[in-house]
Amino acid sequence: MDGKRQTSETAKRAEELREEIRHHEHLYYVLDAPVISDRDFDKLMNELKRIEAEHPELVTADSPTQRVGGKPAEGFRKVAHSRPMLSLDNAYSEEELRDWDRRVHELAGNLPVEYTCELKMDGLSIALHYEGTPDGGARLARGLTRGDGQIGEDVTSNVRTIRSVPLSITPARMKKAGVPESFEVRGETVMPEKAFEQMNKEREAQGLTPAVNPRNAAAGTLRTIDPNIVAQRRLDVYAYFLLSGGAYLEIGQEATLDALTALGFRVNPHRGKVHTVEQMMKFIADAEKKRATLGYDIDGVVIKVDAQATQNRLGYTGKAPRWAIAYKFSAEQALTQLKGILITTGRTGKLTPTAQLAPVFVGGVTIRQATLHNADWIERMGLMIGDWVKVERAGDVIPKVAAIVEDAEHPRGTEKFVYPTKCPVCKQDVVREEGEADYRCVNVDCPAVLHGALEHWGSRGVMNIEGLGEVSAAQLLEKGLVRSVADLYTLKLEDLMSLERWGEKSSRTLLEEIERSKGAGLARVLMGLGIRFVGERTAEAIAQEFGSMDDIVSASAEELERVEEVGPRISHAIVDFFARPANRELVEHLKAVGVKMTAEKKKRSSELAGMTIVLTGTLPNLSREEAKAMIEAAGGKVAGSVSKKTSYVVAGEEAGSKLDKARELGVTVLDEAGLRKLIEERS
Ligand SMILES: NC(=O)c1ccc[n+]([C@@H]2O[C@H](COP(=O)([O-])OP(=O)(O)OC[C@H]3O[C@@H](n4cnc5c(N)ncnc54)[C@H](O)[C@@H]3O)[C@@H](O)[C@H]2O)c1
Ligand SMILES: [Zn+2]
Repeated sequence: MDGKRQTSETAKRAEELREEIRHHEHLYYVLDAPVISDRDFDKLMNELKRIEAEHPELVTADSPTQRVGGKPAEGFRKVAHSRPMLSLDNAYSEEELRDWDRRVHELAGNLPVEYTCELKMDGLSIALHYEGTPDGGARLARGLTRGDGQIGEDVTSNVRTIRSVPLSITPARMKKAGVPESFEVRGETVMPEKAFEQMNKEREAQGLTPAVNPRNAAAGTLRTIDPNIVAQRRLDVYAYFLLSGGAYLEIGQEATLDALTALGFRVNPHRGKVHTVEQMMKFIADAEKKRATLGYDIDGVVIKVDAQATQNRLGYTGKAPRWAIAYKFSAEQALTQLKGILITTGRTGKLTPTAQLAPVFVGGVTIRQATLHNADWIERMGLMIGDWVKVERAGDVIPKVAAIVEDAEHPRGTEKFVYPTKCPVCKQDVVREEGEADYRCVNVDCPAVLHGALEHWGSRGVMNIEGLGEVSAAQLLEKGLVRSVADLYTLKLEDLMSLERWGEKSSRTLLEEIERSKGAGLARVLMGLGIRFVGERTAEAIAQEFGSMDDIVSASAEELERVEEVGPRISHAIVDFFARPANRELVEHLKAVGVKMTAEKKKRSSELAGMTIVLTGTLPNLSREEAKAMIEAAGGKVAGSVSKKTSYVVAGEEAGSKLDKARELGVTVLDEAGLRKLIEERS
């Protein structure tokens, strides 16, 4: 009994970790706005990996340990990759490298083991597809982001503005490199430091919050809708892989880098061939020395087994090749003095302390501010203004205060810091609940909270309202046009046109976008409310279980926990949220303005269990993804090709060869209505 209980608690912890990781992945990969450092993120991931290693039965197919994070963002065409774009396993120490090297040798058997060392550029990966031209050259046909690793976003028009990406390649270069007429280059998109500083200067001048680091800035830029903006940002691409027809060229890593150079791509000149871990460590130490002067961010060194045959033998784990590893640099530290603590209010009302520091040079940049953990940490450590602190940058550009230092040359500060009892923005009393590390502003009318709430509501992956962002949210609040997200739905054209720089066209578009968002669905609304720990998957699971907002609002913690994804921490966050009258009012208000608050309940039985369904053509109402989700929710499987085992083919307009095949094999063909009926009839 006890053992069972423990397992179920472990299972809940695993699910909580998954939800938290997904939440951060969403912030990081989709919204380009991480709120925790990479180190802290990796810690969560490692805890989950550990649990899953000890309890293999708890591994789920969609666990973040099994696939690369980040759904392709809305607004771009989604295109499947020729082969998955993977992540890399990490090593943080020489010992971990030794373990890896040992495993490589074991698995390689009698095949050669040589390694190529490259810098790990801190950007985002990109796939560039080239197609042969009649004269024997090639031209850039498509550029895709990694997306979720399987499906990327088509960002071709943006990629075309990047100067280090050749738009066409001459026959002479093709010949020299010895590549097939159609090929694919994979590499890293980075924003050079200079471009990053320039961009942040401009953002600050416009009253926008600066981007946290070049990686995020590059990711955001690559997914900007306007290629002109991308062109101004001066991104760069460094190439490191070469494929054709979804397979790596059979030439090994070193020869790949040479071929890429011959083709005219930018290839990072800092690379080396090594055989031993000692040599790897030497390369790593050299890279760390160069780090500050490169002009772009690197966060480690990538070591790859060179020979193609050996790579093939080693193969892949869930989401990374076994033949490569990313050695991540350890934190860079410096000592400086704490001058003060600035308190700001975030979207959730959380008061965040930021250390104001005497300027200090860490890892190539001068920092004046650093993250402080929370009120609890400040109290526990007895932090004083004037203290000497160790600041570090670990795997990202957000520096943090890691420790207080005290010795003969660095005496403790003397000025006690008193945490404010009022919100710095709305001046209302703040609260700190039992066992909480932070203070919060719980005033629902607090402008800081409202600003964050509006921005969150409009963001991709939530209500997806193009045009409702940081700036427009601030404008709407300043003018007093909205006092909650529900007020968005009663905005009038004149209201928007009264805002600075808003013309009739953009105002109309925003109104249409707002109107359209009414139908986003219960799960999106639930996410949009910004309840702590309620990310995309949890919101979807709850929406499907309860079917309506009213039932969720009145659900008890136990009822909520019946949803597989929901543990006590999540259920209490939800119950607490709806216990506040202001939040229930907001829900009523949203309902009154016509925001859809219902969802189709999950069918309990598995109507389509054991069935395999193939989709082809364009259905009248359902997108491919929606149809797939519907079939899977009913327990069916969706397959890519028709065989004798196919139960049904669902065909829409412009169905192709799959339909012919179905007829040939005598498989029953349904249309969209037929599919819906099939699911209903059987439930
Ligand atoms: N802070 C957060 O909230 C948050 C959220 C999600 C992920 N992350 C961070 O993102 C990282 C996970 O991202 P990831 O999957 O991109 O893994 P990764 O960054 O650890 O390594 C894989 C990537 O390295 C890149 N790369 C750079 N140089 C390369 C080279 N020479 N050869 C091959 N690849 C090269 C490629 O883009 C590849 O996809 C983790 O370090 C994690 O901490 C942080
Ligand atoms: Zn406030």
